[in-house]
Amino acid sequence: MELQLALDLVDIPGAKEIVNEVVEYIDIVEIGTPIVINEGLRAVKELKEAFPSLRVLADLKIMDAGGYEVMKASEAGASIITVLGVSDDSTIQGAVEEAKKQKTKVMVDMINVKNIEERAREIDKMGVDYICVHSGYDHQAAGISSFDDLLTIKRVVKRAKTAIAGGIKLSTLPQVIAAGPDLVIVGGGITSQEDKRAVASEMKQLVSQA
Ligand SMILES: O=C([C@H](O)CO)[C@H](O)[C@H](O)COP(=O)(O)O
Repeated sequence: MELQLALDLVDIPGAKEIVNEVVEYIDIVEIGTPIVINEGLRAVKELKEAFPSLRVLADLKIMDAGGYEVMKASEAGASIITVLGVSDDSTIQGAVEEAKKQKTKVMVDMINVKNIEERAREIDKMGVDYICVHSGYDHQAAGISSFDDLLTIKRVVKRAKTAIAGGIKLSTLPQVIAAGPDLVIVGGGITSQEDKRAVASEMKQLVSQA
């Protein structure tokens, strides 16, 4: 099981500062959608240059033009790029084809997918690398968690790796780990803590034991 740090509400210097604190405890650093909106793919490029040993995930949440957008993010240095599960099949297939050419990976974010079980089965057959259940900020504000969705995809996904994101904290991590995802994605659970290094270290220890 691996740990991904999601960076959302910072600029490029702020992102580098946080990664510096926790670099030895994370496997993947995510350049979150808000950073891409504010800073563009330059953020992916700069973080990859600053931390070459880390894989960088570009959280583009692609909804159209999957091939083109995966190409641009891959050229910027991303190892993994997100595409939305609610997109048309052709968008996901285009993303997968291009990622194969670029030797990068596609993560499908299942945020707002209503028929998780059926859609996860379909997407799994498209050859994506990760399927991620996700309770986004707006769902978190409404008290919605994606834990039940994780149990669903663990049951039906046969090929892709499984991931979970959205509001995971040190206190909720053991329950998440028990469900056995391949990747746990944590943003505020690390970035909003005073001692980020200590929390990331504890999280990495828990995730590595699983
Ligand atoms: O993808 C995310 C969200 O949609 C904002 O872009 C976050 O990176 C993801 O939810 C993880 O962050 P936390 O919920 O703070 O753990």
